[in-house]
Amino acid sequence: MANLGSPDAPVTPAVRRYLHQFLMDPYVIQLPWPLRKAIVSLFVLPTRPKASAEAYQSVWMEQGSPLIVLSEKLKAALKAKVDVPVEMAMRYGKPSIEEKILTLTADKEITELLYIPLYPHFADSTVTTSVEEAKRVIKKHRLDIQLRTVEPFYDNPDYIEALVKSAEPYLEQDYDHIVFSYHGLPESHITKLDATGEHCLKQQNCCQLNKPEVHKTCYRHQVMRTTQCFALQAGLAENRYSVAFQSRLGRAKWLGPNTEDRLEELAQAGAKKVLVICPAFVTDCLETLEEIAIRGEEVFKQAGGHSLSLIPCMNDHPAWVDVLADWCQP
Ligand SMILES: C=CC1=C(C)c2cc3[nH]c(cc4nc(cc5[nH]c(cc1n2)c(C)c5CCC(=O)O)C(CCC(=O)O)=C4C)c(C)c3C=C
Ligand SMILES: [Fe+2]
Ligand SMILES: [Fe+2]
Repeated sequence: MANLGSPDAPVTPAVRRYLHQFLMDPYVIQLPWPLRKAIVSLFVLPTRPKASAEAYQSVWMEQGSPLIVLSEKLKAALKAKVDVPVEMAMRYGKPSIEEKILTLTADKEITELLYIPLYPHFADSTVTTSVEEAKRVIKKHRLDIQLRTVEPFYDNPDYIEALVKSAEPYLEQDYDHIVFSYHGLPESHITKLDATGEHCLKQQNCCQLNKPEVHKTCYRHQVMRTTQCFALQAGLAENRYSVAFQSRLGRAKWLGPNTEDRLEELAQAGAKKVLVICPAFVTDCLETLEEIAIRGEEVFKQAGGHSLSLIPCMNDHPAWVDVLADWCQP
């Protein structure tokens, strides 16, 4: 399994190293190298590492970054369920994809690698970069191994069922509204992948139209589908949920509406208790625990709301571990 990764420690130098590796990835900031380097060096690295380090400090766990600790727990839970070796790697920081592929392939009896990028929805900045890194490692070390990659699973019925099951204790509570808050993406990352050039983000309902060939790479379509499948499975009434996008960075046009704006709007419209679920992440991380549960709650309360509950990610929920174990069958 491969997740995104975290800094080694919640301190400015470690966060700077991590952000440098992350944001210099051409799949993340999709600009030519000189421009990317200039933006990262001049606008991001002078100030963001300090602010991000403080954010990480507010959620850091005794054993480390939540994303790493919870990913390791997921690995342990899966290991206990299957009789194949299991490793957890990170695209940025440690443990690297290279280290973990080499660990697995040290056993020469292993001829096939099942690679699970831990993202339900397709994006070049997550799935493509992770798969390309695995391919690079295999080529660099001339590994005699077949790579089998699990495709984005945004509407896989087993995944949806596990997601709903993990959210059930929250859905049974009293609440006014649920926000499905997905990690945002610059709109250009979607439109550039639309081979027709005429579909994605050209009209409000493009993601609902029947266009499987473009929806395969359309992050917005895929998050809408996850929401729709979840709502159907959980029996949510249409006026009780909405979709928004978080974690915007920089000046490009990103997907909207913005989660914080939506939370404010809901409070102003009289919602007192909201639930927020973040299905773009399978593991809780800075973006759920700090951006939503701490800062999102502040925004909601300041606008007149009473409470915001973050529905935890699936983490090592048994229903999710069962789904992964099933995917590990030959
Ligand atoms: C141009 C910038 C970014 C794009 C595009 C992007 C896409 C993207 N990211 C995730 C998942 C995660 N992102 C996380 C943190 C994070 N993301 C960005 C920027 C972009 N992400 C930054 C700068 C950071 C670092 C933290 C910060 O300074 O705010 C994380 C959490 C990592 C952790 O340690 O907890 C995750 C997970 C997805 C799914 C995605 C595209 C859909
Ligand atoms: Fe991100
Ligand atoms: Fe689309």
